[in-house]
Amino acid sequence: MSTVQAQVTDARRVILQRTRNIGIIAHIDAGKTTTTERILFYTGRVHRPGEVHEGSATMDWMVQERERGITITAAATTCFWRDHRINIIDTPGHVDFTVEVERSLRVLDGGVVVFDGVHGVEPQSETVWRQADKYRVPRICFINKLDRIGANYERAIEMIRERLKARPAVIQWPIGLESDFRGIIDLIDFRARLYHDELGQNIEDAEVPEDYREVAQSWRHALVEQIAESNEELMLKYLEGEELTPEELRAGLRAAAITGQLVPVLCGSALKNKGIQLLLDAIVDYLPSPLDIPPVQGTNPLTGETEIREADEEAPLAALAFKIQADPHVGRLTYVRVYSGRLTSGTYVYNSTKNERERVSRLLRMHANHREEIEYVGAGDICAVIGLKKTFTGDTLSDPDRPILLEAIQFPEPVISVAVEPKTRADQDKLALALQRLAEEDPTFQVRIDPESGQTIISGMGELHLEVIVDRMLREFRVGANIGRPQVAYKETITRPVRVEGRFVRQTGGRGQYGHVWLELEPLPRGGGFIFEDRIVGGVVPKEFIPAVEAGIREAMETGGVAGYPVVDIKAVLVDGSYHEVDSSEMAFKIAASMALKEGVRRGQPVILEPIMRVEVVTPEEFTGDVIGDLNARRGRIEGMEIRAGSQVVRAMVPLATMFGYATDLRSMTQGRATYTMEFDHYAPVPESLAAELVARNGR
Ligand SMILES: Nc1nc2c(ncn2[C@@H]2O[C@H](COP(=O)(O)OP(=O)(O)OP(=O)(O)O)[C@@H](O)[C@H]2O)c(=O)[nH]1
Repeated sequence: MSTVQAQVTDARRVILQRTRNIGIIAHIDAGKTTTTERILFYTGRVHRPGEVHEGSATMDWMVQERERGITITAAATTCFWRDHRINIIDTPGHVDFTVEVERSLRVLDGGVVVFDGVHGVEPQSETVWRQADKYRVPRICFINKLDRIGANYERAIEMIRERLKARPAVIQWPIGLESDFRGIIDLIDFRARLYHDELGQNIEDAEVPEDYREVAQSWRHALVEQIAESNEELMLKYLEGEELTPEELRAGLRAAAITGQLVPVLCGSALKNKGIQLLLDAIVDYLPSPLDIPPVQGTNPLTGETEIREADEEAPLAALAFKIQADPHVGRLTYVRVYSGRLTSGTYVYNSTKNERERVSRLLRMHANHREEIEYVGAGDICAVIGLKKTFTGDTLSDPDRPILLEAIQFPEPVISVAVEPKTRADQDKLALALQRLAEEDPTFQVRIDPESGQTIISGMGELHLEVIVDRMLREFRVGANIGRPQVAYKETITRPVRVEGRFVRQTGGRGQYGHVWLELEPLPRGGGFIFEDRIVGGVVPKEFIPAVEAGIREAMETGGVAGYPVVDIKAVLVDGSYHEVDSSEMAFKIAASMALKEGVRRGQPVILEPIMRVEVVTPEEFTGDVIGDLNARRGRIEGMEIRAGSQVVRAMVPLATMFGYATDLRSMTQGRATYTMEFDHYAPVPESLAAELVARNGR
């Protein structure tokens, strides 16, 4: 390598080392939007921080988000701090949108988890924490809202330890709390940041105040010990009684945070502009760069072999599309994370998931309030692409000459649906287009036409999810439509193995139809989906008809159950059959397979499955009896109870079917003093009486 080349390579490595792809993850209302706003403000990209309650927050650009004051869509924004480029991927806090969180986590290198300093670790914080564990995302914790009445930093730290089973490394200590919250002690440098006014404008870097020395010393001591324990070299030095320098402590903590051994904990008040600059420092100091995470893996679609791609611009392109957004100005934006190589505007790339060539027309880097057109985006970076037509969330883009397929993003099945009826003929066409667009943006949202009623049915992850979709349909696409009542997305499955025959034979004068199969159906565990296996020997069903057999089964599964619900969690094995030299066709085999599937479901002791939700109610103690009685009446199973911050917490598993309108009922039952959260947990068989009712209503 020539010296110049070596210098270029070094320069690229430095750029990568100075890149952070992070997400700000939080429970709803913990202050994620406010924190993001302040970060954009202090990194100089926005001139006045938007206030969430005023409805002007820069990230929350969608109308509904402004009205509801919650963040729904993830958008990637770039800002700069201490010569580092920080790409922030906004993630939503409401569980109905967990998939947004999941897909963001997939492309992030690190996360800032924001907690409400009054409530500490809330149930949904646990959910996102578990998701982040799944993708091994290194994290730092920001305990926000220390200015609020009831804020308790120590309790929040304890909850991180106990509920999240993490090892918090406390690197800051607050000076004062609630309305007296006036400073933050940096335990590593042992310096204090004092805020001399309510809104954190007048900042002083000072010695740790006298009356805080003792408590800060003891927390610092614990921190130094934790860091030393995580690193052999530092441990030796520490045991020999030597002082560890702040630089050594930061480097040690960085290494431990990146492996997930320790989780740095910080504090502040985003609303009052306290702790934001220190949070930015911590993002740079403790969250990984693209070079600190393992290189991405994928399969070569031509050979099926596993390949590894380093975060290197010289390597062949490998990128993952993680978000589609319809943009009013430029049309369709596809957000991508580039893992290796370069994505260059005006070139063609290969979508290895769809086996299609696509043209990259333009590339945009999104800032909070402007967009910058760029020539190319390199390994380790994130940007928005204009021009991709066939690329959807989860698709891999790669070099046409060196294709690779990255692991796809997995999406949960929707649990709730509503019927949508267009008001006029003209609305009918607009509806189809609107739903198609919306489904392209959101893979957890599904659209289907009920074959019996001809109605358009849309399904999603929860009532709020569907409400937002319907709202966008009416507003953005101006579709006039009547919306039905939300319905539970029931499913069906079999409970015992069966062997079934499907024959489709027609003789009508000229060329007839002949398809004949024997299938063995087996139940799979919950969430097992569908597996098809071809065990034909001796060509009794010719190879060319086998895809038609699988297609016939899949099609029949969509509505093939005894009560007309989709069939899930089965394995279908094609074991035998026969064909006719002249009359056999794909169509005939498809029909035969579909008949066999339907018959098999009837004979396989079918059950109807319903979504069961994990519910957590937080109520003043005096209403505990009523809340529990009511959950029991909803066929709920109480899983546990505890006292948290003076309130009774009731945890239960409850069928979604009985939870419609729960918000209103809970409010009237507890004079509006209880709150609840609900998320999908699993599918389970419905009681027999309900099954009979559903079959009577829909059975065919
Ligand atoms: N007192 C106080 N209130 C805060 C602080 N940070 C945020 N808030 C308020 O808490 C509420 C929720 O803040 P958001 O920033 O919208 O929270 P979020 O986590 O983004 O919520 P979603 O977007 O709904 O997921 C708003 O009314 C904020 O003004 C803080 O540090 N102190």
